[in-house]
Amino acid sequence: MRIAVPNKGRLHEPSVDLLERAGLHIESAADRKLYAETVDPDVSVLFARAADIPEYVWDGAAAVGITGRDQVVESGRDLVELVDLEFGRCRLVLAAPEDGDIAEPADVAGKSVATEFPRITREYLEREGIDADVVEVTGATELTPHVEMADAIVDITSTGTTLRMNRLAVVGEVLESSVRLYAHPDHADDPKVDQLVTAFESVLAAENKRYVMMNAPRERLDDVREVIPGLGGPTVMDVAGDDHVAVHVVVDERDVFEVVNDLKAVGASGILVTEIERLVE
Ligand SMILES: Nc1ncnc2c1ncn2[C@@H]1O[C@H](COP(=O)(O)OP(=O)(O)OP(=O)(O)O)[C@@H](O)[C@H]1O
Ligand SMILES: O=P(O)(O)OC[C@H]1O[C@H](OP(=O)(O)OP(=O)(O)O)[C@H](O)[C@@H]1O
Ligand SMILES: [Mg+2]
Repeated sequence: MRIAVPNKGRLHEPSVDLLERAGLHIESAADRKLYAETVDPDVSVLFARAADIPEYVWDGAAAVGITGRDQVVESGRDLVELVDLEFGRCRLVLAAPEDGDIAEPADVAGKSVATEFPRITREYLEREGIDADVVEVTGATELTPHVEMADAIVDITSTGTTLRMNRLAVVGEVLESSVRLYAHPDHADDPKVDQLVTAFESVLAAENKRYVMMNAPRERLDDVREVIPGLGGPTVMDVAGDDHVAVHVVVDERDVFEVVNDLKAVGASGILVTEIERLVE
């Protein structure tokens, strides 16, 4: 199975990092190499531009691909979304000069909109019943309203810094995006693809969890159970020749501070909190 992975840009590193954490270590991937093997002899990696990945998957050059939802929608290819990988989160918005006369989507009627996402923009305008010209650019979209190339833009925003720096204001929401794993419809049910989905899900499931280990007096075990939140009870093990037990439990990261204090209060000791690499439920 071949996985298409962004070769550069902001999505490259987090994608490779996710593969690593999923146990698919990339071997012999020299800089600028377009193709690499992984530790799994059945899985190889093809590096491509984020914008081209939908096409690679659609053509069958790769069975699955990691890229932004914006790129897949823009490609118009009917790929199957398998897992939301939860990075590269951004919005495509309609934006216009702060001090101009465009305050809502309808105000771009009869005007022009510059974008790197012509298909998404045309579909958006159609959906909204707005008749406007779409001007295709390949970058620096935020500049176009200031050089009279366009009246408004449809572009990516996440922190809002770039729009602010260019004195542009959001006047409409077009699309929400994050990086996801996509498959060709013919490969969505392949056993190897299933394994990949499970591996990615296990990494995501582990991300906000911590593994908490402790010793507790046997007679306080019920109190310990009380203060441990959430699903799945703890694993309890006898400590040989002792009136203590060892307790192991998976806890939400945001609960750890409180849980550790509560555990101490009910007599637990030797409390150890560690990160979890993967969690298969
Ligand atoms: N500011 C952002 N915040 C979050 N995600 C973003 C942001 N900008 C882009 N993305 C996501 O990353 C994808 C690729 O953008 P990126 O700029 O990394 O690649 P690129 O434009 O192909 O690379 P380059 O700009 O180096 O040519 C976008 O399609 C989008 O899904
Ligand atoms: O809301 P913000 O956090 O400012 O992010 C938005 C900016 O990020 C992306 O550009 P990128 O940094 O990828 O540069 P590029 O135009 O060279 O692709 C996008 O095209 C916006 O310009
Ligand atoms: Mg970019």
